[in-house]
Amino acid sequence: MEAKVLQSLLVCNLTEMETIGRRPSGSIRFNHQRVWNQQRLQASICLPTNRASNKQRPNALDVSCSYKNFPAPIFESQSSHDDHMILKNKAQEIEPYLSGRCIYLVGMMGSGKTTVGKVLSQVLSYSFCDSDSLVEQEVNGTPVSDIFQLYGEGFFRDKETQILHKLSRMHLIVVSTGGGAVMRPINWKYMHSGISVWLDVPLEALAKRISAVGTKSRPLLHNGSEDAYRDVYKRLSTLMEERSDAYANANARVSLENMVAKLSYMDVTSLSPVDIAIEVLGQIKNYFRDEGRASFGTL
Ligand SMILES: Nc1ncnc2c1ncn2[C@@H]1O[C@H](COP(=O)(O)OP(=O)(O)OP(=O)(O)O)[C@@H](O)[C@H]1O
Ligand SMILES: O=C(O)C1=C[C@@H](O)[C@@H](O)[C@H](O)C1
Repeated sequence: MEAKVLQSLLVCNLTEMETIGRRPSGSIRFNHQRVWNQQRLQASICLPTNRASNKQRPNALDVSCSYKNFPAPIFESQSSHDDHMILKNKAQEIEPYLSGRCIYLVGMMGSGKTTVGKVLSQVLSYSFCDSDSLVEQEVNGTPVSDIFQLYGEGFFRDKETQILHKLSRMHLIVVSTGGGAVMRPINWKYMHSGISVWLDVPLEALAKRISAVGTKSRPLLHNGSEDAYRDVYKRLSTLMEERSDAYANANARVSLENMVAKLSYMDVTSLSPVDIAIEVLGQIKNYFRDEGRASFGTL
C-alpha cells in the first residue's frame, strides 16, 4: 500500500517538505536512519490534499518539487547492471555524510544539471527541483524566455535569488540551478547551505547539445542566427570567461575532460549521465574527505 502511494506521487509541495524536514526548533535532522524515515513520512504527507486551512503552514512557498516522479529509476534503463551497482554503492557511502543536505548542481546551460540531477535524486531518494522551473511557477507559469522579454533579466535574477533563499531552508533535494545563478554572491550564501557541484563541460560539447535542441528557450543565447553552433559557441565562450571563477566556488567540480582522460574514452560524448552521476558522488566524497582532514588539522 505504502509503495503504491509512493509510486502515485507526482508533485510534492516544498512548504510541506519544510514543515516535515525541520524540527520545531528549526534545526535539521541529520541522522542517517532518520533521513530515510523522514523521506517516507515526507512522501505520505505530500499527498495532494486540501491544506488551505492548515494553520501550521509556514511562509507560503508556492513552488513544487518532483518526488520520485519518474516511472522507473532512469539509471536502471540507461546503464549496465554494474554501473547501477557502482552508483548505488557510492550513494550509500556518502549518504551519512550528506546528512540530508541538498545538492546544488551548477554549470553552464546544457551542462546536464537536469539530466544528471534526476539520476542523483533517484539513487539518493532525494526530490528533484529545477530552479528555472520554480521561477516560472512563481511568475504564473511564464517561460524563462518570456520573463526575460517581458520583465528583464534583473527581475528574473531577483526571483532566482528568492527561490534559492527558500530552497536553502530545505533538505533532501537535488537542485538544478540556472546557469547564471553563480554570479550573485548572495546566491552562494544560500547554496552553501548544501553541497554544490560544478558540472564542467567543454564548450564544444555544450554548443553541440544546445544547437541540436535550439536556443529558443535560452534567452542569453538566442539570436535566430543561421549558424547556430558557431553563434552559440561564441556566446558560451564569453559567458564562460565571465563565469569560470564563480563556478569554481562550488564545493566539488566534475570535469568531463578529466573523466575522459581517466576512463580512456574517445571524447565526452561517450560519457553517460550515469557515468557523470557516479563521478559527482565520487567528488562529493572527496570533498567530505578533504573537509574532514582539514577539520582534524592533518592537511
Ligand atoms: N551526458 C550526456 N550526454 C549527452 N547528452 C546529454 C548529456 N547530459 C545532458 N545531455 C543533453 O544535453 C541537453 C541539456 O541537458 P540538461 O537539460 O540536463 O542541461 P542543463 O544543465 O539542465 O541545462 P539548462 O541549465 O539550460 O536547463 C539535453 O538535450 C540533454 O539530453
Ligand atoms: O546561463 C544563464 O544565465 C541562464 C541559464 C538558464 O538556466 C536560465 O536560468 C536563464 O536562461 C539564464
